[in-house]
Amino acid sequence: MKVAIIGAGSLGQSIAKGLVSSSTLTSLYLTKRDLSSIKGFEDNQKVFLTSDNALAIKNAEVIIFAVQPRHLEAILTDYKSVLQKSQVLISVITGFSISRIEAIVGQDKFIIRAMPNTAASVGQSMTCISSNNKGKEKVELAKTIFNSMGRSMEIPEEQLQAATVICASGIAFWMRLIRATTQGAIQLGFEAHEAHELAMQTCFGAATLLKESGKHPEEEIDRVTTPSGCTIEGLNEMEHQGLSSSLIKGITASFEKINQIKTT
Ligand SMILES: NC(=O)C1=CN([C@@H]2O[C@H](COP(=O)(O)OP(=O)(O)OC[C@H]3O[C@@H](n4cnc5c(N)ncnc54)[C@H](O)[C@@H]3O)[C@@H](O)[C@H]2O)C=CC1
Ligand SMILES: O=C(O)[C@@H]1CCC=N1
Repeated sequence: MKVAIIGAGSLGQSIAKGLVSSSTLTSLYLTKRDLSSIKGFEDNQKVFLTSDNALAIKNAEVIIFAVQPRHLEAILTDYKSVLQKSQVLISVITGFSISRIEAIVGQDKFIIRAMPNTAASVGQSMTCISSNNKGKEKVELAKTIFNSMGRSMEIPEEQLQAATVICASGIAFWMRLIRATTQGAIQLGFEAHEAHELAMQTCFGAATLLKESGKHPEEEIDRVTTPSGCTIEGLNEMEHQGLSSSLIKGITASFEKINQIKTT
C-alpha cells in the first residue's frame, strides 16, 4: 500500500509513526512546508519527505489529509486535478464535513473521514471512521490502516464530533488525570519519577482489566473497596468534590465548543 500524508504535523506524524511498522506499507510520502522537524523519518527507507503535495499525491493509493481545518479547502482545490478516481482520500480534519469535501473533489471519489488520536504513534489509537457513499467500499481498507495503529470503529458522520471529544481530546483528559494522580503520590512521599510510574501503570492496569474481563467498571471497583476501607473513603470524597460530574461537564463543554468551531 502506497500512502501519502499531506500535512505531517502533530497528528500526521503520530499516524506516520504508527504506519511505518505496518507490513502492508510499501511507501509513505510525508509533506510539510518546512521539513526540518521531520528529518528523522528519513531513516526509514519506505519514507519520502517532500514539500511538493502533487508529487506525494501522484505516488499514493491512499492520501491522508492532516492539515489544520482552515487549509484543507485550498489544498483540495489546488490538487483536485491530480486526484485519481481509484485513490482513497482520508481526512482526519476536525469539523470538515464529507459533503464539503465532495463539493470540492466530487462525489465519485472514495472519501473517508477518520478521527484518530495521537496514541497512533504507539499503536494504541482509538479511531472512528465514516465515509461517503462511494467510500463505503473502502471502509474495510481504512479500518485495516487504522487497526495497524490501534483499534477502529465505523460510526455515522453525525457522531464524529462527539468521537473527537471522547477519543482525540480524550488523550489530554486522561493525561491530566494521570498527572493529578502523580501530584497526589508526590504529596504522599514518592519521588516524582516514582509517582509518575505508579500512576501510569495503575491507569494501564485499570484499562487492561476492563478490556480483558469485559466487566463494568463498578464490578471491578467493588472488588477493590473493602467495607469501611480506604478506597471507598477516597472515592466518596472524590465524588463529593465532583469527580464524575466534573468529567461529564468537561466532556459536554468540549462538545459544545467543537460544535461552535466546526467549519461547516
Ligand atoms: N492533534 C491532535 O491530537 C488531533 C488533531 N486533529 C486534527 O488534525 C488536523 C491536524 O492537527 P495537528 O496535527 O494538531 O496540526 P499541526 O498544525 O501540527 O499540523 C498541520 C501540518 O500541516 C502543515 N501544512 C499546512 N499547510 C500545508 C500545505 N499546504 N501542504 C503541506 N503541509 C501543510 C503544517 O506545516 C503543519 O505541519 C487538524 O485538522 C486537527 O483538527 C484531529 C484529532 C486529533
Ligand atoms: O483541540 C482540538 O480542537 C483538536 C481536535 C481534537 C484534538 N485536537
